[in-house]
Amino acid sequence: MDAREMKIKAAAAALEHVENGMRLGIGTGSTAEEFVRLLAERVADGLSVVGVPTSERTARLCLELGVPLKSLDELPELDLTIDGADEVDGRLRLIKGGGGALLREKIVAAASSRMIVIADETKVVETLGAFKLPIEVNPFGMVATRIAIERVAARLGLSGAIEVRRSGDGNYMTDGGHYILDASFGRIPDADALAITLNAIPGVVEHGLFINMASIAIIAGPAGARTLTADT
Ligand SMILES: O=C(CO)[C@H](O)[C@H](O)COP(=O)(O)O
Repeated sequence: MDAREMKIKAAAAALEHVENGMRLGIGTGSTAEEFVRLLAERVADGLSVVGVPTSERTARLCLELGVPLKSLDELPELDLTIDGADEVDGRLRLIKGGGGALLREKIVAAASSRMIVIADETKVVETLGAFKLPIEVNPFGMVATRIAIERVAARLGLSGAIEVRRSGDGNYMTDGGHYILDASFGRIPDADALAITLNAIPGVVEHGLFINMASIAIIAGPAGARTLTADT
């Protein structure tokens, strides 16, 4: 089974949690896009759902495939969000934001009664941090914000390059008009402490640590899909 087939398997298993009439948060990334494709087929067959997309990219795909959408302001309370992740640990803590949509993803997940993460086996880790942690920052004072992040990270025993994400000739810009700093910490032994600390830095708009947000994770591997629940 190749990587795409695993993503489709996880997406198909998540689709089984979708019921008629649901208000759905719809994630961003290649795995979430497989979910959108399968969801669109069910919508074409008569399933009635309304989606709130977590990015302009997801919104475009949904519109193209005929998945009905509303904004989060029109539908501020959602039944279920289905989204991918860059890393998942045994407590269902996540790193997200590899696709640059972490802020909207977190707002949408927080507005949902449940969040289901869909991923392939390569995303499951003992300790978060091998994937560079995306930190969305306001462009104003970005260098000062980066220095502040380095200082608080050092207090938690974390070091490593913190680089501005680039796109073409310039800095990558999120749908919200912010930049992303990617932090190569390698290992984040205390993700809960880092999450709280980052939130306290002026200039940090949001970070890619999703703590206590996922209800379950559906993880696809060569043998099929399994469901992870938090082990603590
Ligand atoms: O957080 C995300 C986007 O901001 C994605 O969910 C994450 O990057 C996983 O993407 P993919 O399914 O393509 O591996």
